[in-house]
Amino acid sequence: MASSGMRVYGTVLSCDLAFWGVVWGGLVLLGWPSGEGVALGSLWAMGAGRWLLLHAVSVATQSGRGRPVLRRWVATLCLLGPAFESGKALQWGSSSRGTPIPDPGAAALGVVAATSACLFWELTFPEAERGKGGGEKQQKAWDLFMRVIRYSRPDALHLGAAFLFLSLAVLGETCIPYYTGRVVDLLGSRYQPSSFLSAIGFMALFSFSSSLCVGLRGGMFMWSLSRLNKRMRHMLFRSLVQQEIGFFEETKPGGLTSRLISDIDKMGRSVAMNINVLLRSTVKLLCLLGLMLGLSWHLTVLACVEMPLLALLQNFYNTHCQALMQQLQDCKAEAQEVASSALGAVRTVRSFGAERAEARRYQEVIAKMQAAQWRKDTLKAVLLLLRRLVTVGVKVMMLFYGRRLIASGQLTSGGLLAFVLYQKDMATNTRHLVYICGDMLNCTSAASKVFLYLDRKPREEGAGTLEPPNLEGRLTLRDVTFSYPTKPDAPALNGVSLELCPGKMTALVGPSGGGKSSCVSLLERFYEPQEGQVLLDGRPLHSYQHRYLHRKIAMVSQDPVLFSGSVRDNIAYGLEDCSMERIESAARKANAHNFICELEQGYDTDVGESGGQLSAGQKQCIAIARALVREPQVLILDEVTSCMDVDTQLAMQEVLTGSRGQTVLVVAHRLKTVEQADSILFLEDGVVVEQGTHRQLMARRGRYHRLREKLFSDLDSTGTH
Ligand SMILES: Nc1ncnc2c1ncn2[C@@H]1O[C@H](COP(=O)(O)OP(=O)(O)OP(=O)(O)O)[C@@H](O)[C@H]1O
Repeated sequence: MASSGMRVYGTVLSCDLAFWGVVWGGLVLLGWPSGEGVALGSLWAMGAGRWLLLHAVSVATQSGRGRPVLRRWVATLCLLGPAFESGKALQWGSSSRGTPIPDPGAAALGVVAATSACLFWELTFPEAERGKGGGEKQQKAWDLFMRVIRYSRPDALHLGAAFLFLSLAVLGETCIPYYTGRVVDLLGSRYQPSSFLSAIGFMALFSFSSSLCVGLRGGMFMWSLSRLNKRMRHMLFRSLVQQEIGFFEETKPGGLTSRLISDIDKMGRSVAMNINVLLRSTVKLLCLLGLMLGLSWHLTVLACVEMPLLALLQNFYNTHCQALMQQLQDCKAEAQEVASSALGAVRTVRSFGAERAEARRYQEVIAKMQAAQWRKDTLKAVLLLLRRLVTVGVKVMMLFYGRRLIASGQLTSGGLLAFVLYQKDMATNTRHLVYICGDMLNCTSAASKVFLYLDRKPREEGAGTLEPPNLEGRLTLRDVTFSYPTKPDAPALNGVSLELCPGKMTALVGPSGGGKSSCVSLLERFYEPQEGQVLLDGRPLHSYQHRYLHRKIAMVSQDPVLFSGSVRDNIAYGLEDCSMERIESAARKANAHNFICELEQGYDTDVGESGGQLSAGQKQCIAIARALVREPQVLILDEVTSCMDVDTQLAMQEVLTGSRGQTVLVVAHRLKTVEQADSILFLEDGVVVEQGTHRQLMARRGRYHRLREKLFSDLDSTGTH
């Protein structure tokens, strides 16, 4: 691979040699006087011809990844000479003998200079780590950066104002060193009050106005940033809640909240900062460069040496820092996950006496985080040290040379002071510019995660549009085979068929892990089956409109989740314009009205985080009221009677038997609840093994009978009923 690359470069150089051979041979044949030059235009024409030739050779001989590098090298090789001669002519004027045609020594020097320049460029700004797809990485980083900028479009006005203030601030700041230099010169010469006062006055004026503009610029950027963050959070949250349930099983909640909070913050902050710095530094650098060239071009060239050296250092740092930043971010998300899961389930932690184990787990994660932080800090310290060495070295050289310029009368001491101040500013701004190239990559690691979720399309089919005014409520599972996304090879249901009829109560029973909750999840359309169909009134469940479907099918789970807010809000959850009468009526049916009225603020009482201020039974009653307020056609109750008192169970009787024409499905572990069911299905290992009424199943003396016998003998032995 390397040798073929060398061969290509060798071929191009041979062609170049041949080109020069023809040129020099031609000159000799023409009898061109030695030392006689040509017009600058002719030199450029010769360079262009040479470029065309070598470019054609390079295209013919090189393909694949190395090609862009070769092209850059060829272009530099051919155009460096004419560019150099043009610069020289600009500085000193053209000589009467024209521009010299390169002799073999100058041509060889050109090759060395072009190769060194290209090497420097490729090492400093590598088409990064091509082998590892680094070029793509940088392109991706740039695309992500631009995408964040596109999201800032609604803030164009604020950003425009920020840019205006930024430019004014930069202009003001740039003028200050000039007047400082003038003041020094005036102090060193005969005192001229008017000139001195005007210089001081301008200095003060520029200082004041630039400070004002800096403040306004910062304010505008921060305002745009907070608006961007708000928009992004909203978009991301909307995208997250639309994902399929399987996504939440595969992705840890800690990671998701970290994306929502810290990654968006980080992304927005660094992009806003980067734009701010990018614009400020670019505008300032241009102004500074102009002023510095005006003071002394020799010193400007010397000052410019610092730039590529700093770029080289920063590039080295960026390459290594990016991986460390990624590690650090992952560690932070992990620490957040560990902390939130332990603190969120503190009762479980306490009841198992697992405080120490949790503390140890957290300590391990933060130790990992600390190690990553340490590595990053060390790298940064080395960078700072090297950067300081370069800066000081360049400054010392500049002062030496400046002294010579003052001695020869080409510069005043005030001019040198102004120059040094400008140079300091230029170094700072260059550093900022180089720094943001790296920071852009860092910020994009946060942005890429945010966009990953923002762009994610739910894997399951979107909802349909069906909204029939009259729904019978007949639910059917037909030959359904289903496995969870996290366990694709272990089917939870295997060829299950069942039918839930309107006005009837159906019960699902069976041992733990039999597949009862999986059936419920499919009926709620949390998942799609891999095989078979789930039908509502004979039509696939996914063809119904999403909100319609969940108004018609309501579920109360074994461990219902309430949201912090009032009782009223919890009952009317997800419904718009739900009247108080409907809420109260649902609460009465669920036997919740009485205890709600006894709460301090009745229906306006805050239930606390996750309903923590209510008992398990009260939570369940509110959850039932939440289901009933929708007047659903299908009601799914997952072991809801487990925490209910006798009164509530009696109040629920009418609902449970489906006497209002509703389709009722009860998932039961306590078999007592299901005795009055019209149909009982016994599920074991994802298969329906028995089906019938309580009497039929008892008479069959099969699995249902055995489970019931076992349950009652267990209850007898523990003395509970
Ligand atoms: N979210 C999930 N991800 C992966 N596998 C799951 C998930 N939920 C359940 N399972 C697996 O699917 C199978 C059926 O579980 P399911 O929860 O449907 O049983 P169940 O009859 O409702 O049990 P229980 O009476 O204990 O609630 C089990 O093997 C279980 O381990």
